[in-house]
Amino acid sequence: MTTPLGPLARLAAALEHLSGTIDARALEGDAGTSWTARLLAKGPDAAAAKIAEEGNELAEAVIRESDDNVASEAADVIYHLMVGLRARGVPLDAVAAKLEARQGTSGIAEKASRKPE
Ligand SMILES: N=c1c2ncn([C@@H]3O[C@H](COP(=O)(O)OP(=O)(O)OP(=O)(O)O)[C@@H](O)[C@H]3O)c2ncn1[C@@H]1O[C@H](COP(=O)(O)O)[C@@H](O)[C@H]1O
Repeated sequence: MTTPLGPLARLAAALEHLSGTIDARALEGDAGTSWTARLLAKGPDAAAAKIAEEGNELAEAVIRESDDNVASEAADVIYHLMVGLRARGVPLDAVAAKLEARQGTSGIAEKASRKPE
């Protein structure tokens, strides 16, 4: 009997699948039929505009919309974030490394440790 995946394992599997699809679209996607290929063909600025737009929509949803809309907008942000990283050639490993390096450091302590500019 297989144990059902927990939410994080399910998210990781979905991200793994999405990442593979985005890589495939980057290599041989058709901008006529693929949103990902179309966005990537426009370069990082187009991905950045969508990240900003979807980020605002997520913020609005968090403030005043249903749980289902919050989940939907969060999925839009994650998808466009991953396209943006691909557009810039920043590997997911690099993001994982940032998160790992922050483990155990309070955000408040980190902010207090920053040198004044
Ligand atoms: N997860 C997504 C995903 N999320 C959102 N979108 C698309 O992102 C686009 C922009 O979303 P919006 O809600 O902002 O739509 P809109 O308001 O009409 O956008 P604008 O034209 O105004 O910019 C829409 O076309 C959505 O369908 C996505 N497109 C693709 N994926 C994944 O990528 C895979 C490959 O998709 P294609 O590259 O299109 O084949 C899919 O199978 C999915 O797994």
